[in-house]
Amino acid sequence: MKIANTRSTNKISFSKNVFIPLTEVCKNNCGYCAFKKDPLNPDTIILKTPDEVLKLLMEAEKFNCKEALFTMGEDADTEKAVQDKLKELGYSNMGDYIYSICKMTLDKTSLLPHTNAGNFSYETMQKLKEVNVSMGMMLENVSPRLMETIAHEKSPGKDPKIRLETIENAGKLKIPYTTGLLIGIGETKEEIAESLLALKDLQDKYGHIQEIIIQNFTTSPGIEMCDYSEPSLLDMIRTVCVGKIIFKDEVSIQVPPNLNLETNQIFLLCGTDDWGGVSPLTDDYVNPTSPWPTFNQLERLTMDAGYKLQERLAIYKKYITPEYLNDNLLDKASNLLKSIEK
Ligand SMILES: O=c1nc2n(C[C@H](O)[C@H](O)[C@H](O)CO)c3cc(O)ccc3cc-2c(=O)[nH]1
Ligand SMILES: C[C@H]1O[C@@H](n2cnc3c(N)ncnc32)[C@H](O)[C@@H]1O
Ligand code: MET
Ligand code: SF4
Repeated sequence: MKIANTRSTNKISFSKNVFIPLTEVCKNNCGYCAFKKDPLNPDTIILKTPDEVLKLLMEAEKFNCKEALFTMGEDADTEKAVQDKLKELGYSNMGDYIYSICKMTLDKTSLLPHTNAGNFSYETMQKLKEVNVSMGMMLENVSPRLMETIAHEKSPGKDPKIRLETIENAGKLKIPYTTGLLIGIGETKEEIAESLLALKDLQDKYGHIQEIIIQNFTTSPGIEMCDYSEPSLLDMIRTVCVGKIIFKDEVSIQVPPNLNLETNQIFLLCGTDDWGGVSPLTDDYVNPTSPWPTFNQLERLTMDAGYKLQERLAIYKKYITPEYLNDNLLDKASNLLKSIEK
């Protein structure tokens, strides 16, 4: 079922978040990734403990953050180092661990969890829905061709068939969902258009997609694709414009402000209406060479483009309903919403 748009067009939203990488271990190995680390390296985060997470959450509350963003490698429990640490903490798999961390977040803080950890089974997502106001995963691109290229040849979890199934399952489960495209990983213009249309099909069927991120590949030293060029500004503008034409005002279009520090205002003029999660205390660990603008900078550049900055939650207002949330999440999200609408 579709939900009527209630967004005011002169507002550009953002979410104050804290970025918590629960594990840096991942079963995939994407050519562009700077996040995934070697489980045998002693500096790698194998698993953040509940105490470590709680400490970060408490600090985030002091900064007035409303979203706890749990981002991590996919199916990290396929690695022995993670299995051992899970066992030590009394868990048998990542799904159960993420559940208990999100539950702790809800029980002990005012922050709302959003988990972005790649594919999950239907059953695991059903469980995680109880403790997440929204979830997300980038589709990246629907092209199966990329599975044979440096971007995805070592990443079975980036198979577009599997990603589309995960996003579809989130629709069946009524989980407000964040997804998007990764631009500049070897795809063609046609494949970008096909990817947007595939998301449009899912949105028409389930109506659960709250935002689509158009994210540009950013390079950093040490990644496998370090000497591949980043997409051009025109590639990004074209994608945002086509996305806006396809989704109109029904789904927000987000371009992260830190990945285009010099040019991000252009995207507002092309139809983006959201900056995504911005953190006053943690880095964007996925794009480590791209520091966040401050809230003052964000407000200034939004106003300069003729728009007004508006804080939002990890769940968009139109999904804060009993159809999408259980009583506990509904209660927490509604109360937090009042605090930013005042
Ligand atoms: O800081 C980041 N936040 C990322 N986020 C979080 C996002 O910025 C916001 O937290 C969401 O918009 C909350 O609604 C993602 C969330 C998803 O569900 C899927 C992909 C991303 C990608 C990033 C990212 O690269 N960096
Ligand atoms: C969190 C999301 O960030 C994207 N991602 C991973 N690596 C990069 C990079 N170098 N540049 C931009 N986006 C990236 C992936 O699509 C992931 O799902
Ligand atoms: C750290 S990348 C974001 C989560 C997941 N590993 C994915 O690529 O979808
Ligand atoms: S982008 Fe995500 S799935 Fe790919 S290697 Fe990095 S952490 Fe793993």
